[in-house]
Amino acid sequence: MLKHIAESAQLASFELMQASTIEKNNALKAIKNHILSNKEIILSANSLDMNAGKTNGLTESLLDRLLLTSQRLDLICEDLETVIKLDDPVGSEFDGKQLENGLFLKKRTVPLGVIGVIYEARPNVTIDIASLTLKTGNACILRGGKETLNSNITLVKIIKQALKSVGFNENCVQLIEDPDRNLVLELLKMDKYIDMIIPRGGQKLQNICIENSTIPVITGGIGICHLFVDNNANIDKALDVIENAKVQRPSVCNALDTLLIHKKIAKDFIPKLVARLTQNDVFIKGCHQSIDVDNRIAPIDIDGYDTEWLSLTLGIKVVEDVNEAILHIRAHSTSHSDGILTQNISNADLFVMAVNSAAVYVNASTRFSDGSQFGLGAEVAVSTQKLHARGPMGLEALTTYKWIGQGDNLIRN
Ligand SMILES: NC(=O)C1=CN([C@@H]2O[C@H](COP(=O)(O)OP(=O)(O)OC[C@H]3O[C@@H](n4cnc5c(N)ncnc54)[C@H](OP(=O)(O)O)[C@@H]3O)[C@@H](O)[C@H]2O)C=CC1
Ligand SMILES: N[C@@H](CCC(=O)OP(=O)(O)O)C(=O)O
Repeated sequence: MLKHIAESAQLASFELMQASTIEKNNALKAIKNHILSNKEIILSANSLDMNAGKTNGLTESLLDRLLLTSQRLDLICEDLETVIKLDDPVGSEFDGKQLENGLFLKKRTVPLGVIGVIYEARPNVTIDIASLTLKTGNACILRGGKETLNSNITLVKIIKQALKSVGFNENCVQLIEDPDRNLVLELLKMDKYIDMIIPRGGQKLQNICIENSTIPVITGGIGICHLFVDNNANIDKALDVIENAKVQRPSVCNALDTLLIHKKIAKDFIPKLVARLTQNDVFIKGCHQSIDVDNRIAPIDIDGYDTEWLSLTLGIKVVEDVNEAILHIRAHSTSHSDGILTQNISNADLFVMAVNSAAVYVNASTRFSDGSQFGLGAEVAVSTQKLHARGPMGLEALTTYKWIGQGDNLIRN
């Protein structure tokens, strides 16, 4: 079954790599229209997943990730429209040069081929991945979280109908419908057909992919995200940023996990922080220095600074200065998103240079690490590794290039 999916995806990718931008945009428009005209069918499939999720005791934040509404489908279609409007990176040529031996050399941006993505139980991600891979001329094999199977089956069926309606090969987008995790292991060995694997998910998933994949892996890993409040930060504005980073959507990978506070402002800042965050039901755990300032803070465990909370819990720590903040982040960050809140330009510059995460922020929320927010239309994942893509992966991250050498029946001496 899986071999058939992979083989047919590769065949579809050979067709898709020859599609023009206009043809690919037409396919995306068809998907958008099919989603809008099949809203009820999609929502009723989603309600099956939601009901099963509630029966199986999924947390509120997991249910929120799973939920589709008419409004969320409209937002998904807005993202599709953005992807349609973005420039197609495929086919652009660069670095052209005439060599002394007469060969004219250039590079051309091309699709990767077939991209396999293993991802969490969020049905909007199914559309994000399908739209970005199609626009870049790649076929995709999707393996979403088991809790969202009904939604994904329906969405992929609708995508296939849309593709067929514009004469595209429906195997450009395929879903692994069997939730058996052994199939993930099998998928990781299909290097004959699949060019890139992107695991979006927790550490166990990442480890399984790194240890078992014979296909190049781009990690969309966990986000233990930090903010450091410097001694000369604008306190009121810093509180706004911290509240946004922690509270707006606590279950996502780019939400704030650990707040580092300069010791010079700890006494004044911490009570304000606790007042602001407890209004939002945030549970704060901290080091003994922070508890000495405000006894509403609970003690943090030894592994607290290595925890991605994915909830309304926040770890805090008082640090000497920006240098200790950088050292703490180096020791505990997962290279996702980290930031500094400061009005001191040299500290901001130092932080940006020394913190080696995919996205580093100055006076901004870590929540911006998102393809849509970055103007990429959507993201296939937020890469937490260094090669070849970093941070929210949009269209360019799904391409590679080939050298094209042109001569006049030229031979090498
Ligand atoms: N950087 C990024 O792009 C993103 C990172 N994340 C991170 O993901 C985590 C939360 O997502 P969550 O849904 O809990 O992630 P999980 O890792 O639990 O699940 C993600 C996907 O991986 C599969 N999976 C998990 N373990 C295995 C295994 N042992 N063998 C085969 N397949 C497996 C799941 O399948 P199954 O259905 O069987 O559970 C699911 O499809 C957070 O840490 C978050 O930061 C989330 C989204 C984006
Ligand atoms: N795109 C996201 C961030 C990545 C993501 O999907 O995270 P998650 O909710 O952990 O699956 C957002 O900020 O909306």
